[in-house]
Amino acid sequence: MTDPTSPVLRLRGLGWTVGGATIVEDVSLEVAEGEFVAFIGPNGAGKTSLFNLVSGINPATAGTIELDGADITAEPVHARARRGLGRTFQTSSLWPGMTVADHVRLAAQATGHTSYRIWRRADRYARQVADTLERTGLTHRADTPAGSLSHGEKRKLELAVLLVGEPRLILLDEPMAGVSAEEVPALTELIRSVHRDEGRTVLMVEHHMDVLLGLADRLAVMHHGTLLALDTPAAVMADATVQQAYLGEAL
Ligand SMILES: Nc1ncnc2c1ncn2[C@@H]1O[C@H](COP(=O)(O)OP(=O)(O)OP(=O)(O)O)[C@@H](O)[C@H]1O
Repeated sequence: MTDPTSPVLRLRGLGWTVGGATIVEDVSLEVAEGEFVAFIGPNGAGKTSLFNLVSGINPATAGTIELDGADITAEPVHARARRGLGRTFQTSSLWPGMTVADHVRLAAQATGHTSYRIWRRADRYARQVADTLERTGLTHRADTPAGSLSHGEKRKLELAVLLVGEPRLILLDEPMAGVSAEEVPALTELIRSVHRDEGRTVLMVEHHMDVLLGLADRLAVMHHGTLLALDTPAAVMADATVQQAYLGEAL
C-alpha cells in the first residue's frame, strides 16, 4: 500500500560514486503530485546522472528513492516503469525504419495487460495508438518511418511512446536538444499540456531558460553533483549563490 499523503517522489541523501569520483552527492528533495520541476546547471553538473539514478539506469551508491511512498532504491528500471515512472533520453531512442504508428503500437503492447483476449487487445491498441498520435500532433505522420521525421517530430514521437503507457511521473532529459527554433514552441506546448491538462508530474532537464520559465513550478539547480537550490523560478534567479555558481556562464 502506498501512502496517499506522501509526495510522488522523495529523494533522501541520494548519491552516486563511480570509479572513485562522486558524480551525485547528497541530493534530497520532494516532488508533489502534479508538480513540474526543471533541473538546470552547468554542463557536467550531474543532472543526467541524477535522472539515471531515479529511473534505475544506474544504482544509487548512497541514499534512498521513494515513489508514492514506496522505497524503489533497489528496483530495476522495468519495475519502476511498471509503477508509472517514464523517462526520455538526451539522444534519440527510435528505430529509423519503423513507422510512427508502429513505435506507439509496440509501446502500447509492451505496457498492456497480457490477460486480455487477442481481439480485445488489438481493438484497444488501435484506439490507444490513434489517441496518442492525436494528442502528440502526429496523426498525419502515422505511416512515416521515424528516420524521416524532423528533430521536433522525433521528440514528439519519443513523448508519444512514453505517454501511451500513461506514466504518472515523467523524466524528460533535454527534450529540446537538436530541435530547430521553429519547432520549439509546439514541443513546449505539448509538454505544457502533458503537465497542465493531463496533470502529470514532470521533471525536466533543459538548458533553454525561456522554455523553462514558462513551464516550471520550481527550478532545481545542480552544481558539482549537489543540489544548490530548489525554489520558484523567481527566487532561484534572484539567489546570490546560484548567480555565483554561474559566474561567467549563461543561465
Ligand atoms: N559512467 C560514468 N563514469 C564516470 N563518470 C561519469 C559517468 N557518467 C557521467 N560521468 C561524469 O559525471 C559528470 C556529470 O555528468 P552528467 O551527464 O550527469 O552531467 P549533466 O549535468 O547532465 O551535463 P550536461 O548538461 O552536459 O548533459 C560528468 O563529469 C561526467 O563525465
